Amino acid sequence: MDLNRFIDHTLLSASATSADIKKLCEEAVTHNFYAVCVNSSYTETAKAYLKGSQVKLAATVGFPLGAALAVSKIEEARKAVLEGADEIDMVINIGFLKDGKKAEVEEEITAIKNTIGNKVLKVIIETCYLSEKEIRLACEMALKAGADFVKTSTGFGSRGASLEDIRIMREVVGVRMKIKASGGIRDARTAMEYVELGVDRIGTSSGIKIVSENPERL
Ligand SMILES: O=C[C@H](O)COP(=O)(O)O
Repeated sequence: MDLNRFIDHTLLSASATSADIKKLCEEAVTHNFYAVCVNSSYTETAKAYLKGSQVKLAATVGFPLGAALAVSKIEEARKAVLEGADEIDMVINIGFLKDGKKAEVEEEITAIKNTIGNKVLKVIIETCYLSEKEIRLACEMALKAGADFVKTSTGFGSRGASLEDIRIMREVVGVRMKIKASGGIRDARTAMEYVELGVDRIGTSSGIKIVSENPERL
């Protein structure tokens, strides 16, 4: 199993520099990762470093809290696509979801999807803060809004993805939407468990470690 093609090679830390982004992109090209995932302010920088490669570029929106104004998130997504993002990883407004403001949450996802046109939209629901019922609801909303992926976590919450999250999410979306597992996936064995469970993408800042581990030891 070629795990590299499942991996969004991710660097979202607040202190990441242009040099760190350059290194991330070079690693992604070397290991033929599916994509790199960066904060939106680095879209243009990463695009330049990925020039001529097959590696896709994912930019985050409303990251990591999801609590910014919808207009800010929409504009952030618009600008990221303009600067070359192939994919947008947006965080939903988690508080609004918990408040039962379903229309607001769904309208925001829909507006971002409409703004980015044919680019891929991943909706981060931050499962660590949600009950099972809320996970189901968030998946239904992402589905209804026409998103391409539902994604577990930012990697900045109280925990990352769990296998149980994926089971619940798959039960709701079936084959109608893809699933990205992210946050806390740090070794090849764990990555493989997610792939075997049917996730379509893995977001991780441990991509190099994952692909470097000897598969025979798995
Ligand atoms: O979206 C991906 C996550 O931010 C990566 O989280 P991680 O640093 O725990 O691998």
